[in-house]
Amino acid sequence: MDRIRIRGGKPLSGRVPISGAKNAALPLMAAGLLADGPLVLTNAPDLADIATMTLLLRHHGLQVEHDKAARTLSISGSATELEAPYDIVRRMRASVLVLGPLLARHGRARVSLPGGCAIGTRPVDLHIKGLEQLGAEIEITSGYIEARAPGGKLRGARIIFPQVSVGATENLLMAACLAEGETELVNAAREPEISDLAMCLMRMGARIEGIGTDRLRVEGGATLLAATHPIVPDRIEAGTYACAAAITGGQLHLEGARLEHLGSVARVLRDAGVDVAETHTGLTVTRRNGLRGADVMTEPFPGFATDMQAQYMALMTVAEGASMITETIFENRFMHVPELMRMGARINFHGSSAIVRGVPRLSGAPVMATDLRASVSLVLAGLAAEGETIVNRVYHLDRGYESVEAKLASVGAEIERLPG
Ligand SMILES: CC(=O)N[C@H]1[C@@H](OP(=O)(O)OP(=O)(O)OC[C@H]2O[C@@H](n3ccc(=O)[nH]c3=O)[C@H](O)[C@@H]2O)O[C@H](CO)[C@@H](O)[C@@H]1O
Ligand SMILES: C=C(OP(=O)(O)O)C(=O)O
Repeated sequence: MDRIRIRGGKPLSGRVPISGAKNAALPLMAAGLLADGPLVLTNAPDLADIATMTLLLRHHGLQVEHDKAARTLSISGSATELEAPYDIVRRMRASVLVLGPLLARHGRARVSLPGGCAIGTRPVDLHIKGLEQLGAEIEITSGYIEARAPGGKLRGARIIFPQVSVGATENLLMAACLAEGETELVNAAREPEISDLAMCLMRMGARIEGIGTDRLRVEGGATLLAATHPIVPDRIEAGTYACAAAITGGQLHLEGARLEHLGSVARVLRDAGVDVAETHTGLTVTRRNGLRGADVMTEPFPGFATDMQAQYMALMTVAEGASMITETIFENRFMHVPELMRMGARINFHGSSAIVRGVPRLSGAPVMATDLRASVSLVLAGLAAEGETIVNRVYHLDRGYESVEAKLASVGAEIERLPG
């Protein structure tokens, strides 16, 4: 298994191109099931999760071409196989996003339950209840969601989500485009990836109002057609490189990153003493002086993203003073804490809150993590640490960070991949 070796202590400086967002690309690819296409997605990142979604869509009978040099994904054809098997779904939870489109278009779907993962139990009850409100009949048997639309069609409805869910909003939004009549999604997630999906669906011919708000109205029954759509830049990748500039005391220009997509991450970084400036090509992030501890609580967008919590914690390990970090989205998203502590961090945690007391310096160590953002938080810690850090289980990073070691090396990090 590949590992990453870092020799820390070098301030990073230069330009980092921000890739298309994994969490936008995955639902956008699933939207390819709604039309014969082709749906052409530009600014497509080269990531393990994109390869998994490609495999799943091909399994359903679609043609998917990923031109990595041109950074485009072309998706065409109509599903001939309506089952999403456990073998693929277990690799990536976002596979469940094929449920709404398959059911809405073909009147039936059988999708493996995704199960939990390292960060929490992650049920899909909101996806299922929402589809039932659109008229679907759903049973769970042998670990599969068996869904049927009576008469082959879903019917529009008013769905009030009891809790904000990114994935459930996406599944329901896609299904509603082909349902008969009007659907209203109330307390919908407002993440930029949802707006990106809605914009793409509009380009395909869907009628959606309220984009960017927590109330989406969809006039269903449209026939969706071919479209070309650019995938929004990855705000979590941008936030991660912002932390890389900050933790090393350097300056990075994040090409393509957008301030409005960082939500409160930019405000918190400024509170911690980091300059975040918007330019016409992206964001410039600079740390001139010392870092200060600043508290955060994760929340749905535009609040502080849970997908930035581990990276921010790495930053706070070397800030002056203490910071309290509270995770409200996932029940088990502190798996990076013991590994950061092995590098000399001072962290106490109880339940959903961690108190981080900054230390002057971390020290390099062999570490490993069990999920994507925890893994990258260890890379950040390694960039700031004295000596050598080896990050094991690099495959987690490959799920969501395109060419992470090449991008970091190009701005001055001493980092290399050690083939396993
Ligand atoms: C591929 C993708 O875009 N993944 C993102 C997406 O995940 P994902 O779409 O899985 O996250 P959700 O927004 O659905 O989850 C938010 C919370 O709601 C709970 N929940 C969700 C659905 C449901 O049916 N029942 C339920 O209880 C979850 O367990 C979690 O506690 O949003 C998360 C929250 O911003 C991010 O961390 C993930 O990176
Ligand atoms: C948790 C994440 O992804 P997923 O929902 O695909 O597990 C993430 O991107 O940090």
